[in-house]
Amino acid sequence: MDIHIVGAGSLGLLFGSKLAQVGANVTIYTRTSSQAVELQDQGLSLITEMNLVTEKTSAVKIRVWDEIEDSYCIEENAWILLTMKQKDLTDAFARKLQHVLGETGRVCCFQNGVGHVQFLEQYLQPQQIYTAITTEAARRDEGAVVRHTGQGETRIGRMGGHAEASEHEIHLINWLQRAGFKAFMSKNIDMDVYRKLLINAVINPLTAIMRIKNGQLLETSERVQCMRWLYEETMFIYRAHNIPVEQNLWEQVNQVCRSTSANTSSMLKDILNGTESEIKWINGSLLRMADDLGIDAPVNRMVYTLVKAMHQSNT
Ligand SMILES: NC(=O)C1=CN([C@@H]2O[C@H](COP(=O)(O)OP(=O)(O)OC[C@H]3O[C@@H](n4cnc5c(N)ncnc54)[C@H](OP(=O)(O)O)[C@@H]3O)[C@@H](O)[C@H]2O)C=CC1
Ligand SMILES: CC(C)(CO)C(=O)C(=O)O
Repeated sequence: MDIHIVGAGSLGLLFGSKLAQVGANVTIYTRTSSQAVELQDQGLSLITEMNLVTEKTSAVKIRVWDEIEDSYCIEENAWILLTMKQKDLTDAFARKLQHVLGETGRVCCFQNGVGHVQFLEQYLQPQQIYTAITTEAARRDEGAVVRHTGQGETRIGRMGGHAEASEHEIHLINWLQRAGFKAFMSKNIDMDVYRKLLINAVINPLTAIMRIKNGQLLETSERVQCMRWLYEETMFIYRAHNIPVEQNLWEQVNQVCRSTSANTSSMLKDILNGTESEIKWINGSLLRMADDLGIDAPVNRMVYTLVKAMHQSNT
């Protein structure tokens, strides 16, 4: 099966490496030609969670996204796994994605936060756009070396659509499972997306502002109080929008802090690296949802503004 991966960062290299190892026909598209050369020369190395095995695959085809010719189109019914960050989903990128996918290609979006699906709908047919919610964790160490830092699960689905899985969807899931991922089609991806959004909206800005690991959020009553304020306000916004979410989400947020206790959240990493964080698509999306209904969201607004202010002092 042909699987194309756009974004040769942490998640893209993890999925690319494991899929290629089990024989999928993988093409990875980099942003820079220097990374493409690195991958071509060295092969792609995966360091497993146990730090034990380093597997190298040269079976992956490497291309530079910006160097793709205008007439290029992927095979019929092939998949693109989109593993870039939301900030890189520009109009120019989406226009190119549209012709690379052709009429029958499908794209599966791995981004945290919300907003990207609505953005891509301006360029693609709704039935071409899938969302993946993954709790796999990866970190790119060098241009050709990726570390699998935590095993999780990957749910895939189309926002607003809960039909029986199609042949092409089953095909993708089978390959992901063969590659060792706990992957399945979600019957309710909307719920998965908003669950993850809530988890990220509580944990990410607070760990970034306080510069602490995820587990340290639970260490003092004041930190838990800040989490609770964000949680309550976000649930209020969800209820106002009739977004169905489970009842025990507070417990789930706490559980994620415990199960990823040693993690530096992606937002804290971005702040420490001086790169743009995903605040705009996490708490920023919640602010847009609140504004749409004229609801006040002072806690989300405060953390959003603080994180934005930290960006500016870093750049
Ligand atoms: N890492 C993880 O464990 C998880 C990540 N996610 C989500 O997945 C998304 C990706 O995360 P992650 O892999 O960590 O991010 P990375 O920054 O590691 O990877 C993103 C990659 O996209 C590349 N890229 C940017 N623009 C383009 C372009 N125009 N064409 C081709 N490639 C491009 C970047 O290239 P360059 O490096 O050259 O800038 C980079 O390699 C994020 O939204 C994140 O929230 C979700 C769950 C877990
Ligand atoms: C779940 C969590 C908070 C794990 O670190 C995450 O998704 C992130 O850091 O972006």
